[in-house]
Amino acid sequence: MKRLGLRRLADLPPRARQALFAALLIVLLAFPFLDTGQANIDIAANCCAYAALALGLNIVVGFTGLLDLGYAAFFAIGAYAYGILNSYQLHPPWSAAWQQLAAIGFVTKLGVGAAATVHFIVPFWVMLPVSAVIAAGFGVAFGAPTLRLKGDYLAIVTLGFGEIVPIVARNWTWLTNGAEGLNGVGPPSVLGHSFGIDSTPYYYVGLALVLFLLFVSLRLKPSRIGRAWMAVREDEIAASAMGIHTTRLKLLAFAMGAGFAGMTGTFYIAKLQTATPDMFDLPVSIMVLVMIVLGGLGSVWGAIIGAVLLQLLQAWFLPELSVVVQSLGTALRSPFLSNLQLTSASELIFGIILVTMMLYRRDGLVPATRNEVKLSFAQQDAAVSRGSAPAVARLSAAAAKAAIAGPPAALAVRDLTVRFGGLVALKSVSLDVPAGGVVAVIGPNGSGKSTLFNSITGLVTPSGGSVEFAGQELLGRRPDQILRYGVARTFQNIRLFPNLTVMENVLIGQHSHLAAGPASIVLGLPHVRAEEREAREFVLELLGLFGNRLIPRIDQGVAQLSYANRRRVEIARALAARPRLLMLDEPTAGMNPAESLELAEQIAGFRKLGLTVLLVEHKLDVVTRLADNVVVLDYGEKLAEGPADEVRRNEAVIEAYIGRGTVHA
Ligand SMILES: Nc1ncnc2c1ncn2[C@@H]1O[C@H](COP(=O)(O)OP(=O)(O)OP(=O)(O)O)[C@@H](O)[C@H]1O
Repeated sequence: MKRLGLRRLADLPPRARQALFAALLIVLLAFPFLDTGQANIDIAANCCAYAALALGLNIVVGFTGLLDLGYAAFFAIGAYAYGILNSYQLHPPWSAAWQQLAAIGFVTKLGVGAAATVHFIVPFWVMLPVSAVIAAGFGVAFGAPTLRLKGDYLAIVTLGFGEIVPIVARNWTWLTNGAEGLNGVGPPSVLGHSFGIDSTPYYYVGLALVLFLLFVSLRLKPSRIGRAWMAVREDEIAASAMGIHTTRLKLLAFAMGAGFAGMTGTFYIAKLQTATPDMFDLPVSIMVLVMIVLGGLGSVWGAIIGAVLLQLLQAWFLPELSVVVQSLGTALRSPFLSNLQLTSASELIFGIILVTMMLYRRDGLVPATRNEVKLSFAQQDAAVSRGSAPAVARLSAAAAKAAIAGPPAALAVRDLTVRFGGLVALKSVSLDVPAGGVVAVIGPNGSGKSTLFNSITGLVTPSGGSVEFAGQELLGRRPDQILRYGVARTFQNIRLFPNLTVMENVLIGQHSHLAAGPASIVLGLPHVRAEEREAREFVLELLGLFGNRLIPRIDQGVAQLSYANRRRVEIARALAARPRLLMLDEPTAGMNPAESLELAEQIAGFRKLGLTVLLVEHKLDVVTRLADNVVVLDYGEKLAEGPADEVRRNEAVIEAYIGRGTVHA
């Protein structure tokens, strides 16, 4: 395969991609008729099962960045849910109470008289969605207390869960028949025709399952929910500051991933007609993880390709290769080679694949993130232009509407105190930002400016004081709630979502204004499409505020932008939340004097939008140009307050700056 071959496939124009997909589908549908034998059809059905599992894990690990090492536990839950409810495992005594379930074909009566027992035969087609719901329920129950953990800690807890479920299955013999496994799991049937042990119908069910899960993944990925998942993966703090309820979104991802695995478990067990605990041990979780790493974390097509390749490797290539190596060993009279079973070394081979991918192709075979968009010479050389009327119109209309609807967008900070252990970062700081006003906070490094911002936006919990905005107390609220009250911010160190494009970053700013839920997104309801279209139009308008600086780069990953452009994107992302109070933490840091002036002009323009602005800024010329009032912090205390010119001449301020800090005048 050429290095970028699969990548190019993903970049084909939509019509060509559709044609290719249709051709592939025809080949897949015709596959059982190619007469390759039952064994190969069975391998193809297993490829479908693993592709379905990989699609589910891709939502959890690839989209949302939650390292789940126990994914097979949900596969097991779905499998046993069907296995127990469609086998001879449970056989309670028959009574009249079972009559109703018998009438709808969920149970039958075995035996007669007092010895009669219940035989569960809940149909496969009923259990497919039910298993998804059961596994998703376990996902939520397990995720709710644990998803507060991050990275390695979450990996360890999920690893534990993945170990516990097969152990429970092994020891709860009454329910699962332990290590011997469930017996007589019923095959699915259609119109009275049982699938029996013929691989072909299972292959078609597996293919339909993959197509369904593929459809769900492809619908969700570019939606409000998919973007929110990716925002959580990229930077959880920035995601919550942009209005995303991170715990809820993580739980949704976990539940959805678990649901995919639950459905697949039911399919897999119906095909095998038995379930033993060792089918769900740790190596299965690791194998599915390797599949999505191989395909490309976060890449929907990558998950399928990775799953198919690894499954083919394990079920077809390694056994074939073992035969070749063994006959070579016999010819060479090498006992080692003639007894070599490469299939038993599959975990070693997975490890080698993982290491190789990390060394040479970290993004996987089908990378999820986009390549750098090449700008034309004309675009690169274009003179800088400014301004955009539509965004101004839309933002000012939003601000005017909010102003009529509620109390004025004034911020009142009172006696705010923040302690980090023994260090008092803010000491009883009070300040006011009147509605529609611009107030700047200045002060030497370490004086508490960012801590003030973090306290107002819910990222730091103060030990005392109050922060009231538009009549609402903000202290004690989560960052996403504070954004919904109309407070959006940027960060001193720029917290964009680095692997997402300019468009995606700014769209995430609109998260709280979009309403689409997972079901309506998957169904592609008209209001969801209209909302998405409008959101994209608004992004274009917002980027227009910065003239032609960002518009040509709209599909570029933000990591590839210049520092100044990244700052602009972050401001556009904050504006996308249609805030009433905009908080800018050193917006011109890293910009040259001309760029700083350009941005200062643009921020001054935000006043016309009816926005209240609170900014931290080191450059005093920018502060003088913008701020009505300046608050000076030093060692966490308010040192001075007043108009910029007055503050500039204040002895104590000069002492604080010249004595220890830096002034870029
Ligand atoms: N999470 C934290 N844990 C412990 N100490 C902290 C934390 N965040 C900030 N501090 C300390 O609080 C003080 C104020 O820091 P802060 O970042 O608010 O200052 P600043 O005025 O924004 O400075 P700079 O301009 O350098 O960003 C500093 O002494 C800093 O080391």
